[in-house]
Amino acid sequence: MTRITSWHSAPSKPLYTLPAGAIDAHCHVFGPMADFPFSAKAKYLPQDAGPDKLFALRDHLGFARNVIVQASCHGTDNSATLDAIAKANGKARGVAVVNPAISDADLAALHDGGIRGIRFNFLKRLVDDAPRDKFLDVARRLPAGWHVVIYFEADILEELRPFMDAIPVPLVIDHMGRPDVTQGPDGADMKAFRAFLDSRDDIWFKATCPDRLDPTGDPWNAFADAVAPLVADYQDRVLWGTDWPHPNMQDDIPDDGHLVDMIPRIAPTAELQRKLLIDNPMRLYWPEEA
Ligand SMILES: O=C(O)/C=C(\CC(=O)C(=O)O)C(=O)O
Repeated sequence: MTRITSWHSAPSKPLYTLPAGAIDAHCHVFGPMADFPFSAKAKYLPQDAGPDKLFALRDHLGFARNVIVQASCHGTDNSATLDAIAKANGKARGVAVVNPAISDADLAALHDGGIRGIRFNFLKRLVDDAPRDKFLDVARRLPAGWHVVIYFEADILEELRPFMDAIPVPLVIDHMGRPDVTQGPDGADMKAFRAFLDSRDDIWFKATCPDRLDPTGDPWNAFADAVAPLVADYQDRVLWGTDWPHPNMQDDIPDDGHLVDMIPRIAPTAELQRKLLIDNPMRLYWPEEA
């Protein structure tokens, strides 16, 4: 496999100024490979995008903290994510991917390393299998205060409902479950996602990834139109993140400055921006400070 560079080499400065304390609540690190080899099962092989690069981007864009989500290319070895969290001086926390048979002691060690949730990935192009029964077992014995992040595509939302309904901790849905944003704010995918959100008040979501979800391209007008009403209606359980280093993106790599400029389009008031960027992620990831 050829190693790919999936991120912009010189992202612009956003026009929008982030509020002090803003959190990039969905980003990743890759390697560096010499220290943290990629999984033998990885479906893509990225160039190194380690903590130095992540923190440089954080500062360039104006974020204060990161939530680092274990990417599929590192499998269930969370060392690279933990290393980045350790190097962030308290300014990062993370979401791990675990072997469901993980011991309670190892879960506690992940907690000590700054992990506050685990991620279940249902994208067939990224993982070979996603055993729901085993996922449920581990979801039932997470450390106190943790949540489950789930990544799926809109066409399997209904099929996943019994599984997700049985998870006894808060759920955080990556990229809103990948709706077709060109259907608009009242399209079938958004309606189904809203019905799911309405089924429980502890389902959160990330209003992320215009670059993945909007085929109309930068400035991603379809995304802005479809997502702004969702953010307004569920403003206490929505998160935002860059998705840097944009795993797997090879064409149309997004400019991270432009991604930040999406924020005031989906969260037009200072109050909404504070919830999206500070209050909500603080409640999930730094509850002791929130
Ligand atoms: O980074 C994301 O959120 C989305 C990804 C990558 C991913 O999830 C992973 O590698 O684990 C994708 O759609 O390829």
